[in-house]
Amino acid sequence: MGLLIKGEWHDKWYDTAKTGGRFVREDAIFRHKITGDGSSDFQPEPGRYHLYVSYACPWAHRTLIFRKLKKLEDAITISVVDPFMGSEGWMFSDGEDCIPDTVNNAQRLHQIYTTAKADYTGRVTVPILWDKQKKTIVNNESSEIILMMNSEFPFADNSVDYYPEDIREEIEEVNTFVYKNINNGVYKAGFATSQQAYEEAYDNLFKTLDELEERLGKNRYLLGDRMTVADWRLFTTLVRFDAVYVGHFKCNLRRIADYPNLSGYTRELYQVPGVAETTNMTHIKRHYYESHKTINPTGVVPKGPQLDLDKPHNRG
Ligand SMILES: N[C@@H](CCC(=O)N[C@@H](CS)C(=O)NCC(=O)O)C(=O)O
Repeated sequence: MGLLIKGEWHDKWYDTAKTGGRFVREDAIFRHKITGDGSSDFQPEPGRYHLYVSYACPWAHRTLIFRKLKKLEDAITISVVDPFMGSEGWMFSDGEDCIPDTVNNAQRLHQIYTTAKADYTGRVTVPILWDKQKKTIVNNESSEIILMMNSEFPFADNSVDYYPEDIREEIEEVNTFVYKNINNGVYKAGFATSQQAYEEAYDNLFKTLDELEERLGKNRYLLGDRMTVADWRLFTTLVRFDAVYVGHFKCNLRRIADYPNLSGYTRELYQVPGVAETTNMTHIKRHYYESHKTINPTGVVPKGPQLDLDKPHNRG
């Protein structure tokens, strides 16, 4: 794990000393937009774009799900990094279910960042949406990549709109609350290096899960009867929760399995055609338990828990 400083790789763990033991996530810096109406330099063309992902990463997982849901698999190619992130950061390999980089022929993910910007300073994260034509990074912020996939590709399957205009404000309200307390909340608990920072994150996380449990007792999805981006953004954290966050990140007040509505909801989303194929539990478990040596120095990966994501969800 490390970062680039003026294009040079430095092997460094997150610096939480300046922030009272709190993990603070940096903003992504490549924020170009692909637009279907021709208003940007990035046109939606089949075969032009490439996604760099990790199956382990909940943020990258969102983009894999949208690529499936919108039937963009032939139009947007992918590379999948090795689940183990060591001193050189994310790397390409020929390990099980990995897909090497045949677009830039890189060995390390940081090479993609320096190809786009030779003096790049910042973290080297997945997902990355790459433009093969301009040979640069379009965008490395998952929440924006999924919105582009939702609406900017005329040749996608646009039969379902996951970001309907009439409820965008409500969707964004839920997204902000879920991001802060759940998506990023598990990381704030797991990467905290002080008791207080951990407990704050833990309390907010379970308070929010309790609220969502109640909400999902009344509504099928977060925003009512329509499945939206908000559901998919929540799903990628929920599906990792019992296997990783309960143990590795010490989020152990309750498991998702202990919440009847949240667990049925997680199974329903998992069972949407194509989604199970984007969910790779081996990469997920191996990445967290093997890579975060400050949290799990032995690198031993737990065998369990037994998850039954194919069980009927009874959400209808
Ligand atoms: N804001 C980004 C966050 C992406 C992110 O943090 N990805 C993690 C993997 S789960 C990563 O690559 N971390 C490497 C690092 O921080 O060095 C997004 O949502 O796209």
